[in-house]
Amino acid sequence: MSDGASSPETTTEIEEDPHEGGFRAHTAITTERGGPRYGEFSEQVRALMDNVRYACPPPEVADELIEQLAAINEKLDATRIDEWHSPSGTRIDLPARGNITLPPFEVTDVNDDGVFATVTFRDFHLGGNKAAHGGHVAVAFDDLGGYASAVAIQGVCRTAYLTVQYRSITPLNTPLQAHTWADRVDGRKVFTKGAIYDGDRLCAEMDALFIKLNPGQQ
Ligand SMILES: CCCCC/C=C\C/C=C\C/C=C\C/C=C\CCCC(=O)SCCNC(=O)CCNC(=O)[C@H](O)C(C)(C)COP(=O)(O)OP(=O)(O)OC[C@H]1O[C@@H](n2cnc3c(N)ncnc32)[C@H](O)[C@@H]1OP(=O)(O)O
Repeated sequence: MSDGASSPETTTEIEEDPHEGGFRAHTAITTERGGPRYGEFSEQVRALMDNVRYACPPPEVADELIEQLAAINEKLDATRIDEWHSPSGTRIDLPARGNITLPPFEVTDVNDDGVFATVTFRDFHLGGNKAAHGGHVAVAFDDLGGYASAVAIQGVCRTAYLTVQYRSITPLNTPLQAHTWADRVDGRKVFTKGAIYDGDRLCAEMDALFIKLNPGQQ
């Protein structure tokens, strides 16, 4: 964990807090943060997550990996900055905006019918027997549903509830078609629906309520 003491050069750089409510910074969206190779960096991290999910290192390999991972973590710790300026989550040129905590998705269209995306659950997202974990499916819906809600109401929303109907197995390592859309808007409330398909096969459906945050609301 970075407490500022170990990396003063990276934490003292940023003095202002651009957060004025909501959970997105009032700073310009830029694809520059993290540099031109941030996408490759994220992909390496995702590959690490996938490999770790299936790894069974023999003790001598574990010894070596622990040392190497400790060195990597020390290096990464020294580069930490605050949430609002981190590239992760704001790199709209990268899968899932460069946020490796989300299943990688690429938004293919945003129009009056909602948000359309291709989402791929990877080895890291394994639930069991080659199927995606239901929680990860909900994560994808939360983000893409939040996106559709934000577009529909032109403001940042938080999830009040989100239910998922798991209709059939959601396969791993398969580009899936996701669609989320605002079904009804009532004041600050956006009743939002979603679906994920593997070709013609319905994998899961979302039924959610997103609420537009008031100015300054956390
Ligand atoms: C700026 C322009 C943007 C334009 C868009 C462009 C691009 C889009 C860009 C970015 C977006 C991209 C992606 C989005 C990314 C991520 C989305 C993830 C979102 C999350 O992952 S976020 C974390 C999980 N989420 C929470 O951590 C919420 C915890 N919670 C609370 O923070 C409060 O609970 C809150 C704020 C939800 C409501 O609180 P509140 O005080 O503001 O409002 P209040 O309670 O008065 O409710 C108002 C009306 O909603 C009804 N209502 C409330 N809750 C209900 C429920 N559960 N069921 C049924 N009805 C409910 C009431 O009954 C009342 O209804 P009525 O008005 O009819 O009486």
